Amino acid sequence: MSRAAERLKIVLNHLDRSPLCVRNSSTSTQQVVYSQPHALRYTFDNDILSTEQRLSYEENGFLVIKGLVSEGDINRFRVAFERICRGEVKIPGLIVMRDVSIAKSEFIPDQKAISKLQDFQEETELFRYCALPQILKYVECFTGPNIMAMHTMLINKPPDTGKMTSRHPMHQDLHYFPFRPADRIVCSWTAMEKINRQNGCLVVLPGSHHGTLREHDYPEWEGGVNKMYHGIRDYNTNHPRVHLEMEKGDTVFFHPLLIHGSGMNQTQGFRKAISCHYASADCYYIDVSKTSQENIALEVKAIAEKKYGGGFITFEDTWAIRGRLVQGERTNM
Ligand SMILES: CCCC(=O)SCCNC(=O)CCNC(=O)[C@H](O)C(C)(C)COP(=O)(O)OP(=O)(O)OC[C@H]1O[C@@H](n2cnc3c(N)ncnc32)[C@H](O)[C@@H]1OP(=O)(O)O
Ligand SMILES: Nc1ncnc2c1ncn2[C@@H]1O[C@H](COP(=O)(O)OP(=O)(O)OP(=O)(O)O)[C@@H](O)[C@H]1O
Ligand SMILES: O=C(O)CCC(=O)C(=O)O
Ligand SMILES: [Fe+2]
Ligand SMILES: [Mg+2]
Repeated sequence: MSRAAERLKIVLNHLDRSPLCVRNSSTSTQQVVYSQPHALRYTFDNDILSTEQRLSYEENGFLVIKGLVSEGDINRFRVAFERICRGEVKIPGLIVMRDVSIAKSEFIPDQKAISKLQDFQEETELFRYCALPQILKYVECFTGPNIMAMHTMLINKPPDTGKMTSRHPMHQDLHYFPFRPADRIVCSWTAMEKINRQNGCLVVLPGSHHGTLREHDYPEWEGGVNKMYHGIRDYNTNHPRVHLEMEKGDTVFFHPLLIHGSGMNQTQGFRKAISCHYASADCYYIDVSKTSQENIALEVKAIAEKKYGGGFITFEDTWAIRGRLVQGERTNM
């Protein structure tokens, strides 16, 4: 444990961390107010995370929980994915993405042609992932009790074709989100098989969530870059990196300002992970025009207009339509 973490632990042990019970005057029901000692801004104490786990997330911006999702559930997600790849089901709103290196070649209805599913909130079997009780129990530590599933993905990182397009550039997920506060947003990302450096594991810069949202744009990669895969133009390449090697079912929770990416898939297999970005339903939308997020907002809007037509869809709308309540009350989002 680092010096800073040791200091935080001492502070924490001197604070009263028991949940406060207060009377809500308008409804006269009892509400648990999650105690959040001043020293800890990223997590709530609801008796799920150990002190070490809380301090680790506060310090590093991510937390890996081993074996969180069962083999049985992952196999079911895989079956649902394969049905979609074979074109057997049509799911409203689902985006089926192909790797840029094969985007212009003939379509074969097979998982080999698909690099990612996005927005599976209407696919019952895959969306079960977002509501798994053991996932939500951890998510609540970061978002609080009212939880929205905002963004869903199943990433099927293909074997690299030699153009290095299977890489995901280093980025902060908050770049894509027009809602705040950042600390009440978290990603859960579950390995659907053994994921290591060979097949392109996640790479994170621990502690980078303490920084601010950086400017993102397409990296200047010779072999091309996938649509919307923006990267931070000049992140500090001397910052320590951690390669997150994970087993099937292991899950990482990470902060939306954590700088992360993933490497090339140097194997012949399709590296699979399923993920969901959650936000507190108490979050609020912000106007990203004239901010560093304007470039991605314009791209998303252009795709939405091509898909649905008209000029009436705002960046905020594209999120409000996709968001689903998975716990508590839909208070604001
Ligand atoms: C925390 C959040 C982090 C992130 O979300 S990071 C990544 C975000 N990614 C996304 O949001 C996925 C975006 N992808 C999409 O919307 C669609 O897959 C995309 C790119 C519009 C393609 O839509 P389709 O319906 O498949 O249309 P299509 O096959 O007719 O292609 C239309 C034009 O797009 C091109 N395209 C397809 N896949 C691509 C790719 N991977 N990279 C770059 N360009 C790609 C395709 O060549 C075609 O171009 P053109 O119009 O013929 O010049
Ligand atoms: N030339 C580059 N410019 C910008 N980002 C890069 C570059 N090369 C790799 N990255 C990014 O760094 C992250 C890690 O990639 P990669 O796994 O190749 O790293 P690595 O440290 O070289 O690991 P390995 O040695 O296992 O290949 C990914 O997000 C990747 O997109
Ligand atoms: O699974 C991966 O390679 C990382 C994907 C990712 O970070 C993202 O889509 O935001
Ligand atoms: Fe990401
Ligand atoms: Mg490398």
